[in-house]
Amino acid sequence: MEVFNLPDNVQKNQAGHLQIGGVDSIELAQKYGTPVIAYDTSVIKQEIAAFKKTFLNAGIKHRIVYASKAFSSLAMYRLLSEDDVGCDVVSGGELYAALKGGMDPEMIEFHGNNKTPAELEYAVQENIGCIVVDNFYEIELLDEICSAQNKKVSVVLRVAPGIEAETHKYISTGQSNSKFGFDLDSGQAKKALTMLLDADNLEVLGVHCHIGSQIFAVAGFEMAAVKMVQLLKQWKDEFNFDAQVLNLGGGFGIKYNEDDHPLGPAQFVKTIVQTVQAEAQKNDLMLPEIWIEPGRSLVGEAATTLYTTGSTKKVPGICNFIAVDGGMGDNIRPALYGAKYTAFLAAAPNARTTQKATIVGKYCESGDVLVADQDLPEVHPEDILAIPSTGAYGYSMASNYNRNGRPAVVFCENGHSQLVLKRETYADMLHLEVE
Ligand SMILES: Cc1ncc(COP(=O)(O)O)c(C=O)c1O
Ligand SMILES: N[C@@H](CCCC[NH3+])C(=O)O
Repeated sequence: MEVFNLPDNVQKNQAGHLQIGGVDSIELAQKYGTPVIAYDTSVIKQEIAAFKKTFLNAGIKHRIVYASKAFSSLAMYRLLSEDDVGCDVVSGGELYAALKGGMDPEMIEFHGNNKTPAELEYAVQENIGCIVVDNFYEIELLDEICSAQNKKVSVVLRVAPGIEAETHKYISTGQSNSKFGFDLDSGQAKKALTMLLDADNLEVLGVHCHIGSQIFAVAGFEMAAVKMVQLLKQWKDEFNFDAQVLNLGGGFGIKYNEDDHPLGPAQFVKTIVQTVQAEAQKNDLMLPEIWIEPGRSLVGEAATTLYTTGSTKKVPGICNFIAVDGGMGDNIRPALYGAKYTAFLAAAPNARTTQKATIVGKYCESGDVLVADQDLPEVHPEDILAIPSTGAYGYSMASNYNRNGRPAVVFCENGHSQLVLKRETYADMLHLEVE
């Protein structure tokens, strides 16, 4: 069989080991234990810089709003703040973490299809930048909360633009039957705008749409941009409404394995910007500030998860299982979406492959498969196995299933590593028990 075909961003050191942010992966595994999710933070910074450069080259006022749900940690919020990147939150918990991480409240927007009264009260109390209103119930509730706190808040109106993104149906959000936002085609969005314009305590900053996640084609973003600018033109004519912000969401696809060929985040933004500029000019509309909400594309490719291998099971003529010390508790994506990853030996990323094997976790579920049927070299117990592109929606969707603790997370850059999230201990998992 062939020498293993490594993903492009995999770097090796002189010892031939995988290195992450200039740190030897075998040393990381020894120092922090496994499973460990190791981020090369320079990759996150490069992605941010690429987005910014595209906007700056076009001379467009913009804001990058990181979607916290992809990976939320205090260290991540600190990194974002240093780079003038804002964040979105979708729960009181994410808001609490963002504030604790030092995020400027003004740079925070609050999303969600069912924000609770307590969450809205908290957001208003903390004077966050804006609330992305999602439904009629929320408009009334928010107006009452603002009135009770004697405050005015900025809101952005989330529109479901009626666009089907080419992605897994669980993560497609722009279509008319989505649970998110006000449907455009049936007139709900217009009704929401009239309610917002009438509300005493709400200031409408602009409009928002998000068509889905892990999207490779630019066509959906182009369609969304055209539809949204045309909508703003209608609302300018009908209500003399001037949007200051047009938020076109996130969803830019990344590379998980050799079959994925994403365009690169900057290319998506270039298309979005050019489409908005052209459509605004055509409609003689003042150009709003453009906001984007990348989650996965900022952090996904930046991290690699390191596991230690344990038992193996060979069923002659059927399959070879190699089990690792993590699994669906630190990466639910293969089980939930059929997401495909690639694994390789951290000590010998290019080792000649000799077998087809399925990497499984240690959870009590047959669906606990991390990588199915991949060419691999001989693997022995206690080897360190690396799975790249695990920086988004891995830790943030992690669980304590079977009372396995969540993994440690480290940030690596320029040959240094730093623990940012401790490994969850047995005692941590009993933290909420009432004894
Ligand atoms: C409203 C909103 N914005 C941004 C994102 C981030 O998406 P992604 O991680 O695909 O960039 C999501 C998730 O799909 C979302 O629901
Ligand atoms: N959790 C999803 C993405 C969710 C998108 C949120 N709207 C994933 O892992 O791909």
